[in-house]
Amino acid sequence: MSEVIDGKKRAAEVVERVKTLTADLAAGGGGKPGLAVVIVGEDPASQVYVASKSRTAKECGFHSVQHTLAADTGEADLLKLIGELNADPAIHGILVQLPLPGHIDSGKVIQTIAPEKDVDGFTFVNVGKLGTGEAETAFVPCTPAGSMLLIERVRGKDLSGLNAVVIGRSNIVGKPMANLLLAANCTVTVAHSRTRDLAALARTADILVAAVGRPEMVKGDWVKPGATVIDVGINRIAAPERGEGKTRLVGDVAYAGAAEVAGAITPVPGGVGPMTIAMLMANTVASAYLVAGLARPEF
Ligand SMILES: Nc1nc2c(c(=O)[nH]1)N[C@@H](CN(C=O)c1ccc(C(=O)N[C@@H](CCC(=O)O)C(=O)O)cc1)CN2
Repeated sequence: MSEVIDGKKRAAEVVERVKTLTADLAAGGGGKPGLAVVIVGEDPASQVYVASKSRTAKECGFHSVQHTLAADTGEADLLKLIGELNADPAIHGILVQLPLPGHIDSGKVIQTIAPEKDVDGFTFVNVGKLGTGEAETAFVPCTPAGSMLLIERVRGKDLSGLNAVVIGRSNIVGKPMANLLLAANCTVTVAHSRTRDLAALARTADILVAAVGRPEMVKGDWVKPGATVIDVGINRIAAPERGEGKTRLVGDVAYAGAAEVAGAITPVPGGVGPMTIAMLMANTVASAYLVAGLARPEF
């Protein structure tokens, strides 16, 4: 049986460090890190994530502001709000929860965020820094950054000689994940829906990252014995065994079968998910340190 990588525990460690860094900053006269979280509409999952982000920010001692906008908010109003947050010196991080309603151009909204406040790491400046090997000075997207901390716990910081396969090529997870693994000296392959014989490719991976959004797609016999498996998927599926109308969360990996073969594996829930929120706090406190002219803290 494989090691279960406890994302909840690692996330709690990150949050504890953020609390200490926040207290140290205030004690040195640097004020409070400020995080603005913006949500448009009433997507139930987004509401849960945003509430958790705002609550964790308060627990960390941040100046935490939430803007909850109606689903029919116009793009121009959202852009105006972002402009105001960009100009507000009390705000060090701006997060616009995705997905946005269909009538709003998400790309335009994200690119309006000032790169030095882009704690989601989605602006061209931060994407470009990561892609050109400048991850040290970039804000790195929270889910891949958190996944790397989990991989480090199992494999260390230097992944030289290891093959990594990332299944999924999204801008939020797949591509930044591939860049981070490359920066850690892995040999990286990015697979996607058009990849041929995905199972055979996955079996070459010492580090297998599944970020494809398809429930339990990665089977146990896709996993190389001893591999580190990082499951980024969060899929809610019907669970009639729990009663009528009940659901449960599963990842992109068929956990039971994969856990028999892997060396280490993240569960869903309790793996990568909690790291996403913890790394948002880490990026925000880092932003406040940089504004205060201090060295960027490490995690
Ligand atoms: N602007 C952004 N939008 C979105 C991001 C993001 O990083 N930035 N990521 C996702 C959603 N997300 C955070 O926003 C997120 C997803 C999942 C979790 C989490 O802790 N999941 C738990 C299970 C939660 C449950 O019971 O439903 C787990 O995996 O253990 C946190 C944050 C899309 N949007």
